[in-house]
Amino acid sequence: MAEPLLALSDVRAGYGESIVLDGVSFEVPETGSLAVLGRNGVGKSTLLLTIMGYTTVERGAIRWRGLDVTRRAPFRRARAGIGWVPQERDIFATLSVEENLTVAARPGHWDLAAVYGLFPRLAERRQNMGNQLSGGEQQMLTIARTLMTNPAILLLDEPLEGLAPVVVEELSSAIERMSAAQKTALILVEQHAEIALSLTEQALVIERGAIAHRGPSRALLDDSAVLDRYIGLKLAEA
Ligand SMILES: Nc1ncnc2c1ncn2[C@@H]1O[C@H](COP(=O)(O)OP(=O)(O)OP(=O)(O)O)[C@@H](O)[C@H]1O
Repeated sequence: MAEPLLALSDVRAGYGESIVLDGVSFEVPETGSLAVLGRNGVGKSTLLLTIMGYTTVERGAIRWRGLDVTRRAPFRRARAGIGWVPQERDIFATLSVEENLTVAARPGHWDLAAVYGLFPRLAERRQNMGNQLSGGEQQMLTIARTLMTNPAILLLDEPLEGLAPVVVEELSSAIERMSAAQKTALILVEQHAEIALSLTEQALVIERGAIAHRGPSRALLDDSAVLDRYIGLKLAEA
């Protein structure tokens, strides 16, 4: 069987003495997609920080393409192909959109033409400075900039948070088309559970630092009992 792209096994991790995640195991295959759901504060961002190497791992292992990277420095994980988009929209305010995109670019499928294809709005704004963009455009730019590094996996931490519905739709469609290109795997942490499930193949629900539920995203979309119990999401009657 092919080696998974990313594999966590029995990971116990947190911030120094304070343990946040415990017994977390899952795999993401090459070009696979995983939604990570759960209420506020259950450890979703900590999971992404752990994959990047910013937490203390007390037990368990993180493997990247079969290699143990549990103790590897964050910049080396990034260079190996793990692309992380944190919750804060961290763009270069005094560079243009195009300069933001090209400053860290590395060769691969996602070049300027390909990311402008995903985000036509960035193409329209290519000469604008970072600080002239709306919140939604800044979010698009942070994602596009990370894609330009051509990671093998993209970790998105609540990319839809605080955006207007029309922008949520635009960004969701870009994420969907990015996944459909089959070039980049995806871990999507989101409070918008229904959207996250519609954009991914597999899903995990985290509850107090442990995996409470896992399965195909499509099946979870139909499981109103689990969604209500762990996320407090009440589905509209079909
Ligand atoms: N730098 C830190 N040092 C110590 N504890 C932290 C740190 N960052 C987060 N925590 C704690 O870890 C726990 C999980 O937080 P985390 O941000 O991972 O949750 P989350 O599921 O992403 O929540 P949210 O949706 O609110 O972002 C919380 O109890 C939080 O207080």
